[in-house]
Amino acid sequence: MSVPPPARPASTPRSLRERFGALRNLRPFLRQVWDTSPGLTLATLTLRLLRALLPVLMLYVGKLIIDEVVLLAQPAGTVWNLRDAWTSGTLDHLLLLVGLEFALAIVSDILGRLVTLVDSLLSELFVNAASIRLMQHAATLDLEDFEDADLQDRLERARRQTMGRSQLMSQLFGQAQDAVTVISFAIGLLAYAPWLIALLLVALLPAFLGEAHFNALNYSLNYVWTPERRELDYIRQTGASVESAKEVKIFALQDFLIQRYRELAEKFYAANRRLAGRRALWGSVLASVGTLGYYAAYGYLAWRTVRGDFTIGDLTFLAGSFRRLRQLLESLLSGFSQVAGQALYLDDLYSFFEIAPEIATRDDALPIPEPIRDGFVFENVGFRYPGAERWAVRGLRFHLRAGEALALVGENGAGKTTLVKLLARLYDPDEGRILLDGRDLRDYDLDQLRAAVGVIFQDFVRYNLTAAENIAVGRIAARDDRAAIERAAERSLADEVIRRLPQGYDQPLGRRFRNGVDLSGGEWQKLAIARAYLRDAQVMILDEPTAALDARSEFEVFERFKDLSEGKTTVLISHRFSTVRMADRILVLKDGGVIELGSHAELLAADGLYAELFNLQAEGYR
Ligand SMILES: Nc1ncnc2c1ncn2[C@@H]1O[C@H](COP(=O)(O)OP(=O)(O)OP(=O)(O)O)[C@@H](O)[C@H]1O
Repeated sequence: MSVPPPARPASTPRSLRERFGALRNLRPFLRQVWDTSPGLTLATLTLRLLRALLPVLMLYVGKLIIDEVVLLAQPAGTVWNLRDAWTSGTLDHLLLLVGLEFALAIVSDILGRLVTLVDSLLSELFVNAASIRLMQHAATLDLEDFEDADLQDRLERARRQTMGRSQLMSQLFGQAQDAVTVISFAIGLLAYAPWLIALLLVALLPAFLGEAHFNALNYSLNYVWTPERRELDYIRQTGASVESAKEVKIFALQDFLIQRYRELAEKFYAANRRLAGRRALWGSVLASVGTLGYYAAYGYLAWRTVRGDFTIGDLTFLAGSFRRLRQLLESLLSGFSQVAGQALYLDDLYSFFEIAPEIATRDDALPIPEPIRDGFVFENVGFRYPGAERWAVRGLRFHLRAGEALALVGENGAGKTTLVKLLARLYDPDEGRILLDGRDLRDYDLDQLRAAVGVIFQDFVRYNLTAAENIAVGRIAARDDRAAIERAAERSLADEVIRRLPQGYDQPLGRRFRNGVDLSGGEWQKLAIARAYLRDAQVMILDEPTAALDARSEFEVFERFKDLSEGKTTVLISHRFSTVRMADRILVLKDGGVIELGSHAELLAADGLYAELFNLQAEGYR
């Protein structure tokens, strides 16, 4: 596993430079948006560019209207009637200007709606594409990565990012649009009174810095609290899901869960509230600096107009421009610091994508031999789970012969499942190596290896899919091959379970969705075992997926399994010795090491741990 270190220890505040450094993430982000749909991206940018130029035009036409009205306004006492004014053509110019303003207003509205439409389409596509990329990348990661708490936090943040970042897209485009509008207003102001712009910047800078600061604090808070937020989600899920409802009721856990939720949530809320309060306070102080700037400018403009330097139209245009510029700059600056804040979150997404799996296929990988001739040889294999002090297995040496049925026996925690995971390369050994037909397992193509080694785990997944699909997951390419699925079901005794369901093979299973039917533990297991038959791999491994079967079923299932997988290499894990004794050889594990290996008769004769455990169980049945 190679998880890049988190950008920094979570609790230290970020420097301004670092905050803006996160803006580098915008490039890959914009590229991702562009790749989602070049057409829609271009469309929204063009529409926004057009719309950006309208405000200054409208304000300028407004100024012309006022100047025209002032010009036309009669001295008090002379009354015009409309018809005369109309027919004489005096109002023509005014009408033209009002008509123009009206047209601009309509166009602006239409453009605004089009932008919203295009943005919403683009952002939906973006979220879809980002989610798919997330799933694709997650699928390449090592199992070890998933068990790492730091990575789980990062994955959680990345998952949130894919949903939240579509707003960032609209915001960035909105920023670009506002920037164009600002430039157009600034050109207008520059022509009349360049010093106004300088005043504007001085008034706005403090507000901007304040915004940037609080955004970074907000991010730090969210970052530091990721583990707690994950716990909150977990408690909420446990407290309100079908999977746990039964136990929550029986053990009356609701008060415990609610209390735990409340404590955590309140701490998070308090921290958030403090920050939001400070932000609101400083925000209003700094914003009044901006307002002060505006009124200073307004007073000065009014005075210049009284003095005759500007017309009334100029005054409205300048004051309007100044006000709009101020609003725009304010939102641009705060938007910019928000973008910088959001770009910090993108760190999580992109650092998640940077995690490279270690278990992967080499460039010069070998194809898996077909058939496997010699089998697997464990050479002094040791493995320790990440972060664990104890070796889960160590010094493993044995030969799993091609074509044999091997049973793994041992007490809880002896290392049986770990051994199977190593065989399927869900983990690589930390010590020693595993050979397949004389070559290191790591030399082979990983996809082919996984295709050749089919494992049904004790904690197999109960998919909320149809019965047929639940079997088809064993070989998903065969999901439309109903005949093969039914054959596999017959072999594992799942067929009779499925036939009793109201919708047979098309019956949705599980309780999560409407129409779902749940099965008993043993019935689920029969379905899971059908996956192994459908997979039809060279090596078939059943890791105790039969624990919930009744004694007769387990006996029958294993007897069939042995017959049907005749000639294949099979590994069985079971705590029932009636099953275990059917295997050709039995491997007894204790504390992560092999202590006995031989046939049932040999091991009984040796009178070791196997004989002891066997007799213990046989005792119980007498
Ligand atoms: N994901 C994991 N992370 C850390 N330690 C683990 C993990 N899985 C198993 N272990 C530890 O590794 C050791 C071997 O576990 P393993 O699951 O291989 O035992 P097992 O023989 O299959 O047990 P059981 O009969 O209970 O299924 C145990 O001490 C267990 O606590």
